[in-house]
Amino acid sequence: MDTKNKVRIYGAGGHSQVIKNVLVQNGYHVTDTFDDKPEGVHHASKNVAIGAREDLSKFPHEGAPVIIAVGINKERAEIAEFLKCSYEKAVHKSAIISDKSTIGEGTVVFAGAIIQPNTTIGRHVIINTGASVDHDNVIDDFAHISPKAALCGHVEVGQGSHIGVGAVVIPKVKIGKWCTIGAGTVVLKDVPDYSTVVGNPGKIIKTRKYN
Ligand SMILES: CC(=O)SCCNC(=O)CCNC(=O)[C@H](O)C(C)(C)COP(=O)(O)OP(=O)(O)OC[C@H]1O[C@@H](n2cnc3c(N)ncnc32)[C@H](O)[C@@H]1OP(=O)(O)O
Repeated sequence: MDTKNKVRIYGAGGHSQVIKNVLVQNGYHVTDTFDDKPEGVHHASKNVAIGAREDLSKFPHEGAPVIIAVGINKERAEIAEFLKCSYEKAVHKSAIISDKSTIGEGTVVFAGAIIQPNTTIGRHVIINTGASVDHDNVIDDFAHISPKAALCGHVEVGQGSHIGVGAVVIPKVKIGKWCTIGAGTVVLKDVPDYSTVVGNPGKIIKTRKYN
């Protein structure tokens, strides 16, 4: 099958609509949309097919590459674990990405985002609208940098961590894996794995573990 400029989307909520918009503007044809709960998805999603969770063997793993369009980091990671597909990236035309930086498969970069040089972005990451990821950052798989968040130079964000809308992370700070940084938080020091941090200056309010 000729899969050139064809892509499939796994997830049919609001986040999926943004990804679809980027893909269509970039000249892709979205051939299929899947969702594990196809009833009650976003009103703009049409002809949504059942995802792979119910019966993995029936899912068409082969074919056009997929983007996992699910905003919850933990769910995106679970889906990537059981799908055996190839993956596409979606980068909005207005995003500015240094040619000295790299972006992993399945990652999406939305309108107005900026990624400066020597930064490594992992797989299935979301760099959301207007996020600013500066030089020498390392953003691990399944992370989400929310709209207007600003990561200064040499920041590290661990696997599955969510940086909330408008959060600020000062230079050289390391945020562990599966952390949540609240909206508008100012992170001044390293954050241990599984922490939730809020406020200015950012303080840990809870620690949780995903199993
Ligand atoms: C396109 C898009 O939509 S992308 C989506 C981007 N989404 C976001 O950025 C959402 C970010 N989420 C938040 O900021 C949330 O408030 C969270 C995740 C931090 C809430 O975490 P929870 O563990 O549920 O905390 P909870 O709501 O119980 O609040 C605990 C305390 O922290 C405070 N708090 C919660 N969030 C914040 C915040 N962002 N800044 C300051 N304080 C906060 C609460 O007021 C509460 O204080 P209290 O104990 O004095 O009453």
